[in-house]
Amino acid sequence: MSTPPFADIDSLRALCREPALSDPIAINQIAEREATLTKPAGSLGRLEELTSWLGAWQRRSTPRLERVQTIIFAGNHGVAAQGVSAWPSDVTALMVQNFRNGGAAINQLSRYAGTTLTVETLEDLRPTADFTQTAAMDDETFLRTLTRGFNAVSPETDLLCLGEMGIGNTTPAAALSAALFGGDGKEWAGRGAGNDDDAMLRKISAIDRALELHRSSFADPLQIARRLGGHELAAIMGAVIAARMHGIPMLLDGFVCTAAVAPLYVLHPEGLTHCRISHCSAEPGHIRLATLLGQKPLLDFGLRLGEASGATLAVPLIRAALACHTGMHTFAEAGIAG
Ligand SMILES: Cc1cc2ncn([C@H]3O[C@H](COP(=O)(O)O)[C@@H](O)[C@H]3O)c2cc1C
Ligand SMILES: O=C(O)c1cccnc1
Repeated sequence: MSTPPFADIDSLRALCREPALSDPIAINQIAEREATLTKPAGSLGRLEELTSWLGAWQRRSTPRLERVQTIIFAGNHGVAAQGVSAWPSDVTALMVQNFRNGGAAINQLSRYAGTTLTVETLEDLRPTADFTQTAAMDDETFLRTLTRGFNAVSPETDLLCLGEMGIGNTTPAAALSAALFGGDGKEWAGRGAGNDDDAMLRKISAIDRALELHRSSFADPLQIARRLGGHELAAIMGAVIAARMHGIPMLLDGFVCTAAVAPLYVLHPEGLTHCRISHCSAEPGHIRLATLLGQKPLLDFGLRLGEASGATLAVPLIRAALACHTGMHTFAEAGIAG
């Protein structure tokens, strides 16, 4: 395991505030070639922007999609004891086993999209502390789980898809969003993995009590992540920080994944420019959060699963963008006056 370039929360915060390293030369070269291809300028819409984004972060004028990785981070949540989910926490471990046996939705999507799937369980699936009572994690646990995520990213990766598994984790996602951007439980909570009305009331109450308890720490986005987040959410944040350092473009998944990394945007307005939000989750907080982060999700398929399903589903779209950019003939090659 390599040593990450942060030893404590202060050095982590400083790292998150460093400028981003996308490549303007690659952006220019891609734009120059795009302008010569046999189509009206701009007619491939957002596909053109995706190729430019890939090249900018890979720092290559001809981007590559050979090594595409999907990572699922799994963890459990103390706040689940408040009855915030329709499902018991032991489903987290059972789904991890299902991922390993090839039986989940993400296994099929990953095979179809040509991604390498890895599953990382955090803290042996021991739950965080219940954040309606105290901070979800102490500094040490927060940094340890974040480092696990940081180290899970191979610098050789061409495109990274991230997702999560953790019963109850739409509750920390809503709490984080409210703490970072304002609002309360009612405004940010959704039905997650299928809450009925009673579970919704418990979820909203847990979020509101947590916001009240931790409010004095809301000036610091990393303290919000430690107090109101979760092990797998911290690991996702670590992986996003690593990808930014290594120049790896990334696809974020749904509400939980996006909320996990929203503190990085608050720390630095360019903290997530190497990420695209792959899809708009049916969880109602997601589109609101995406808009606050200045992003328009690539797909809107009504998914509300997690597991990196939306991120991995968007990979063929990225492959299509690159195929057009690299495979199309130019006006000169086609003998068409441009
Ligand atoms: C069988 C099953 C498979 C899943 N795969 C992802 N999730 C998703 O649902 C959970 C979040 O919803 P909540 O906050 O309401 O518990 C997370 O584990 C998320 O990854 C699943 C949930 C279940 C039940
Ligand atoms: O959008 C998500 O991340 C999500 C939605 C429902 C359940 N689990 C995750």
